[in-house]
Amino acid sequence: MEDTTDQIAIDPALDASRKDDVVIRVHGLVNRFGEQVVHDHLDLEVKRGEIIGIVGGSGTGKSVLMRSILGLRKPNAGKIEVLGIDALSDAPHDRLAIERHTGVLFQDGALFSSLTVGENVEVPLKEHHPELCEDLRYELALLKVKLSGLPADALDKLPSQLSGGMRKRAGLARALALDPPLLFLDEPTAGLDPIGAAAFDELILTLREALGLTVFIITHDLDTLYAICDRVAVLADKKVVANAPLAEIERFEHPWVQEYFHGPRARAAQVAAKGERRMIED
Ligand SMILES: Nc1ncnc2c1ncn2[C@@H]1O[C@H](COP(=O)(O)OP(=O)(O)OP(=O)(O)O)[C@@H](O)[C@H]1O
Repeated sequence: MEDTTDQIAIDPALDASRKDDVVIRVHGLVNRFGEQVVHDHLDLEVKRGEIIGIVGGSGTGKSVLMRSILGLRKPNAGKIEVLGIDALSDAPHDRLAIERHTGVLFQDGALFSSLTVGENVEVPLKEHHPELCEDLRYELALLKVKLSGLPADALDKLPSQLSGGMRKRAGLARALALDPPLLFLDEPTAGLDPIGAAAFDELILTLREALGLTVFIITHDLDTLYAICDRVAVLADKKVVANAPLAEIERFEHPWVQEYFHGPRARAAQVAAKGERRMIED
């Protein structure tokens, strides 16, 4: 394979010091499965450094949108740019650049069950940085495991020996293996107890601050939306019908939005978020 390291390093679109620019741009996206139209000319922009929550009813196409952005599914029409790179390009240089600059935590963690946590984290390092010696790879895996809030001894455990919350953190460690500026999380708090979910949310906030990440997070978890998302994009009617901070989304006149953001669970999440803000201000 051609060596593309230099080309990637000098690409100005990947310069993390550029603030406030658009790092994901989706325009006119169409996704169809047979007769079923999932996205019909959907548009979405995500800005550098923000945590954007993607919400919508079941089957509205949140995961298909994420897979399209990552180049894992070829849409029927539309344009997608990730860090200025054409995400739909088949050119090896573009595919490699997107893989190197995006970390993904899939809903089920998607860890290799026969590999230890450390070996799982080393998989992308081996693939993208074969020049690294074994010791350095091990040290990097240990660093990512600790960064994800796992104890060092988790490194040598198999996924089956971890709790659900720890497996999520192990998946996160692997997603962070290549120091990607963009992190994609599909339902990261699903299946976690409320304390574990809140701790995971806190970790994402800390990592965003520490690493300057942009985070694209698909979630049904209202607590997560209120606790960490700067902006929320609502998928409905095959499009992004709203993309704004939560305070604006709550006022948006759409039946699904009204039901979702004004039900009893939303009120509880709002109260909890306000309580936390008050504690921080005091
Ligand atoms: N490979 C596929 N083949 C056929 N249909 C698919 C495929 N992938 C997704 N779909 C359909 O596309 C629609 C959107 O799926 P998607 O998984 O993106 O929804 P979602 O919004 O993430 O849902 P949920 O919140 O339930 O996870 C669904 O109706 C699903 O059945």
